[in-house]
Amino acid sequence: MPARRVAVIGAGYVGLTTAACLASLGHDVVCADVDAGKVDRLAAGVVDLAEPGLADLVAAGTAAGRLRFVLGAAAAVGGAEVVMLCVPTPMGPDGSADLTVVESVVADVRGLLAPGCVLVAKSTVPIGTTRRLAALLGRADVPVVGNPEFLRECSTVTDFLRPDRIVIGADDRAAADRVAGLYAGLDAPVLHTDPASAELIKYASNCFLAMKLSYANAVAELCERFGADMADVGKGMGMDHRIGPQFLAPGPGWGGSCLPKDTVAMVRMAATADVDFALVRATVEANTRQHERMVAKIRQAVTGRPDGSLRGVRLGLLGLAFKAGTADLRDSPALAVATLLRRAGATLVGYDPAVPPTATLAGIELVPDAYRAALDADALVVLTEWPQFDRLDWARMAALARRPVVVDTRNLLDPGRLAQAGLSCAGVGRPDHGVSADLQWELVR
Ligand SMILES: NC(=O)C1=CN([C@@H]2O[C@H](COP(=O)(O)OP(=O)(O)OC[C@H]3O[C@@H](n4cnc5c(N)ncnc54)[C@H](O)[C@@H]3O)[C@@H](O)[C@H]2O)C=CC1
Ligand SMILES: O=C(O)[C@H]1O[C@H](OP(=O)(O)OP(=O)(O)OC[C@H]2O[C@@H](n3ccc(=O)[nH]c3=O)[C@H](O)[C@@H]2O)[C@H](O)[C@@H](O)[C@@H]1O
Repeated sequence: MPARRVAVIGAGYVGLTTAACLASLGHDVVCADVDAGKVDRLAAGVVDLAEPGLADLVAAGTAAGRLRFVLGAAAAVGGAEVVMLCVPTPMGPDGSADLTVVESVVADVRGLLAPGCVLVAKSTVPIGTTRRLAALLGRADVPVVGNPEFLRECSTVTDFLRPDRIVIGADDRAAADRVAGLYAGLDAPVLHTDPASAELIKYASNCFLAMKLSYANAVAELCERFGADMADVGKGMGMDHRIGPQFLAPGPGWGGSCLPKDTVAMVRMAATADVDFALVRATVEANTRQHERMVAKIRQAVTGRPDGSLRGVRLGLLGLAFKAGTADLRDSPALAVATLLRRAGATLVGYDPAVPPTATLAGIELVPDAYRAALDADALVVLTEWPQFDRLDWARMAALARRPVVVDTRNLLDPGRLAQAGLSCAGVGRPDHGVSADLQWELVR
């Protein structure tokens, strides 16, 4: 397949990864963003995202003359054979995906696209959007193709270069083949579909992942009640190839820039077709409940009661990002739990290795290391699974804290090691507080 001239609109997680990876595959890429500072930094070789391998690919692409950065979509699209939209589609006020940015880019570039160019929706867009964009574009000579992206933050480059599948949804097979040709250097199956199916594959996949997580969290609750251990239950479930071992680790609830918005958008999208997608609705509700359950767990650990008061209680929060390896705080479950703790009257001191203490987070005093978070704390709460928390000097943490109590919502730490350091440790999905004797008795009978 020939090298193509590609314009990538948006230089965020998806756009910058797409641009750098396509350049590494030999294409000639221009990447545009509206953020002038970001464009200047990228042009100077500075990559803000701490994604493994990304800065190297940007440097290599730039040095080879195959990757450039420009301000604004209009400056990127002239002469492009493929234009890829990688701009945000955030949650709108009613929960559905807000397509304002996507549509404004299409309006900006419609008169500038070369005849025969293919416009690609890589952003996550609701069913019907690809065809609607074709109508909005109003250019019979410019086909619009859906090509959803499945990469994860913290592994954007490897996920892009080694995808499980490439999905291309198009009404025009020649246009679809041109987009497929961009990925010819990758060893991945290509699934050709109509545009609606491609759009639904993206939402259905993200919702399924969220559902699996809410399910795992619900099973973890049962583990706590019945004295089972979710580590073993998840392992046993995951050994069935039809289930698979991933996405079964319980936690404080799932979050991030996509699963929360995409699940809610799916429910809204279904409602427009008079379908009550109760399963996805329950998935979202279970996640909210998971945040509340974490607060009850913290109350229990601090006061001995799941509804005990947190007034005057000082909590050291370890980890604020939505998962380890990123500074991304968007829809972080850590912040959702923190908000509930604050409302319950707790004073919050927080530390995250990727969040500078100079950042501002409402209601959380940020400190530069974990030991400062431990100082005078009534309990320490692990909210993000940063591996370095496991390597802390926990005896020192215990000495600094007012009370030797840890609530580990990620099951990151070894409770035995913490016990040696004099700390109690409650996790998720394991019988830390002991199963009630009544319940055990019921089970035996
Ligand atoms: N973050 C992720 O892991 C994944 C995200 N997606 C989807 O990809 C899309 C983009 O997401 P992210 O890359 O995470 O967003 P992001 O927020 O990291 O990046 C978006 C970029 O677009 C730029 N931008 C905004 N308006 C623009 C305009 N008019 N012209 C040019 N640039 C503009 C922003 O300045 C920003 O740099 C969303 O639809 C998201 O749902 C899909 C798969 C994975
Ligand atoms: O559309 C998107 O943006 C992307 O959304 C997710 O990727 P990402 O948001 O990077 O995060 P995940 O790794 O999926 O984690 C989501 C949340 O689930 C939590 N999680 C994950 C796995 C697990 O076993 N337990 C668990 O609690 C994480 O801590 C995090 O809060 C999907 O995994 C990607 O396939 C998708 O492309």
